[in-house]
Amino acid sequence: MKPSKIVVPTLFEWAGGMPAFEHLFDEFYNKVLIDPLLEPVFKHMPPEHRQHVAHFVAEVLGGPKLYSEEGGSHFKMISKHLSRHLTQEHRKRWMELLLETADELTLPDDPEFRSAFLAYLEWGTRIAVINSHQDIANEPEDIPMPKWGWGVPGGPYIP
Ligand code: HEM
Repeated sequence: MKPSKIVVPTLFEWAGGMPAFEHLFDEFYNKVLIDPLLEPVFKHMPPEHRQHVAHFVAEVLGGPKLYSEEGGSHFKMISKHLSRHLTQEHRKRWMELLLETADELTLPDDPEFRSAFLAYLEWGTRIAVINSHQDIANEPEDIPMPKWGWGVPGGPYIP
């Protein structure tokens, strides 16, 4: 008998594809705009911000390259955070609200998915805070988009 070939889904696929990411960031920014700590940081964001961030994160997690094709890049994302003087308090609230939203929308909650998702968010938010205390980006303009995978667990939890 031939061994069956196991195809490991991307984090993007396992999360539920683009509708899951667009819904997640839509609900998340609704919370952000009524949060006393984060509202002042985001009150001037354009209406398309939430979709751009959804497409960015989806692309990093193995989804289609929508953010790049829409004219974005990792360098442009970095540039958006420059000189914003974000604090760890901002970052922690951002994380708290995003993870709370992920639970409410029932994103997969298997340990494998959540550990990989959390690892990327920790990395991304800490980089956002570091960049926000600089006035000029240190990275080259052609820095590639990050690509996040499952890490040590290697794939989703399959009972
Ligand atoms: C994984 C973490 C993060 C990712 C992937 C991310 C991604 C992005 C992207 C793609 C943009 C540009 C959106 C556009 O082109 O319209 C952006 C802008 C921005 N981000 Fe982040 N971000 C992260 C973390 C944070 C955190 C922790 C904060 C603050 C608590 C923050 C504050 C902002 C602000 C203030 C803008 C500009 C909004 C505006 O245009 O008014 N970001 N972010």
